[in-house]
Amino acid sequence: MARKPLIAGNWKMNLNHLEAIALVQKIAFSLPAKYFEKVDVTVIPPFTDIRSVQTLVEGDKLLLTYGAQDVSAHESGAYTGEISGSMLAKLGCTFVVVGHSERRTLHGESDETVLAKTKAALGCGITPIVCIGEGLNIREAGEHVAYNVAQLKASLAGLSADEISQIVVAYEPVWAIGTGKVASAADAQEVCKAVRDTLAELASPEVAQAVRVLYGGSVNAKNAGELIAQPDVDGGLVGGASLKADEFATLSAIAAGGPLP
Ligand SMILES: O=C[C@H](O)COP(=O)(O)O
Repeated sequence: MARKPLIAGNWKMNLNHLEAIALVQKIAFSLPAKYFEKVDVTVIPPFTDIRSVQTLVEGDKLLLTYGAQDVSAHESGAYTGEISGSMLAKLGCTFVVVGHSERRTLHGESDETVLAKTKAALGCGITPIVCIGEGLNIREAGEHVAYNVAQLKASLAGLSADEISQIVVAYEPVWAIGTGKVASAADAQEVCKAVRDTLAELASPEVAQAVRVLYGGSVNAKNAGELIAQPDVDGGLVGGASLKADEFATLSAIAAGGPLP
């Protein structure tokens, strides 16, 4: 089954709502409709930008989608500072990132938390982009495949095949995030294939063939082509390069098979 590539721009804690509007306008201007037939493009701004992005996307009927960087595991109530899935759904979010390594590391999120957030997103009709990835010590010990498979299994534990069919997985080796040290295409393919094999085991071969598996970690317009050309790499979760309209549009066009805008 041919999987449509997905390019997701995780802005992290960058850009206020006015800057968000400017960036989305520039990206949309650079990517005419024909590109969206071959690639899904989404931006993942901070929570405070989402309403502005929604107004722009809906008002101008833009073809890109948008999402959030995190979601509460809870539906509502006394959870100061948290944002629920239903709030994000009301804002028209298509995707939500769960289990990003920065949240696992800086906020102590466990696989159980990631699973709960994945369920919360699915319960609100939002596609979770479930992130996994090994640190440098695991990579250097040669244990990266087993580590990622275990993290994926724990983050999806107990989900039905139907639920698994509704997710996106992002493999992001922690040592490649924001460091400029991109994994080689072969490194990305090795783990993304192991992810797909694991999805086949957890759900079914058909589901595994349909789920998109992204690579993230220092993706840019120069390396995106080789990474996405790998049989089990279906796009990218892009950090730094997603803040530059020209570069993000270019790597989206590369994922669409060109021509460059
Ligand atoms: O979510 C995105 C990743 O953490 C990658 O970030 P980066 O492209 O800046 O390395």
